[in-house]
Amino acid sequence: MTSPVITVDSAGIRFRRNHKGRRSFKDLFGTKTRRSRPNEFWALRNVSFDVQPGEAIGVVGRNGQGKSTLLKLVANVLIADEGTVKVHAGVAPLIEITGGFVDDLTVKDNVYLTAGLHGMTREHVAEKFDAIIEFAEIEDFLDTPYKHLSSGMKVRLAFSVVTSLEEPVLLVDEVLAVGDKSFRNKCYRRIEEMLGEGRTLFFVSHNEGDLKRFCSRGLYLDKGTLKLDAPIQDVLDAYNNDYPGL
Ligand SMILES: Nc1ncnc2c1ncn2[C@@H]1O[C@H](COP(=O)(O)OP(=O)(O)OP(=O)(O)O)[C@@H](O)[C@H]1O
Repeated sequence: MTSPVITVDSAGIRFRRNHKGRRSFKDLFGTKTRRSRPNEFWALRNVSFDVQPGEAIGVVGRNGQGKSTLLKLVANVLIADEGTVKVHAGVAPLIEITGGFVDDLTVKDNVYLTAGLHGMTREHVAEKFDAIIEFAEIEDFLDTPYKHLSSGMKVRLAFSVVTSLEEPVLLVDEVLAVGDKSFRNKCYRRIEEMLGEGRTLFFVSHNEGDLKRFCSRGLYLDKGTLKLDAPIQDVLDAYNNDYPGL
């Protein structure tokens, strides 16, 4: 067996429910164990799993159960408060679509910026640039500030850029729900190509068909815990059994 590309060990992360909630002096100066934490809750806790290179993993669960939070831990956008998340390869994250791009920069500058942040040289981006824009079908908007794109165009651009990064791990959070049908089909084909190249996929979706199409393994998150780590069909059966009609 090869060594895992991702190792998550007893990971936990907590958030504050209410940003306005104030901490008392006792909260601020008490010892770590005594300190009370008003409004805090564990969005994920005691989550452990390994991922082998080339696995395609579907993350399943109701709204607000920690799916996006898990992807953000893998993307290193969030840091675990407890336990460890080790990722031994570069990650191309397609999460929080509108968050990754800079509103006031043009489409062209955003492509260079995002690809550059993932280690691509200007020459390399220049080589791929036309293909990125063509896939996104936004040839007429190269000099348009990102903020003036329609929401569908933003998703097309993000999908095209992120899937052009040469990172071994791809994280896809829900985005395919937004695109129109013909674009979705293009995205499906590209994801299949990437899986064919041996990349590792983390895929959050509420669409059973999409999950079964791409993923062999599922992680079922419920109330911030990993309720089941099993073949995707078993995970979907357990989820449907717990929440029939969802
Ligand atoms: N930055 C944050 N600050 C405070 N709470 C947060 C933050 N990010 C997420 N949460 C909370 O953590 C919990 C898990 O959220 P998360 O986005 O991971 O859920 P999800 O399973 O992806 O849901 P959905 O299916 O609706 O996308 C929710 O209660 C959410 O409100």
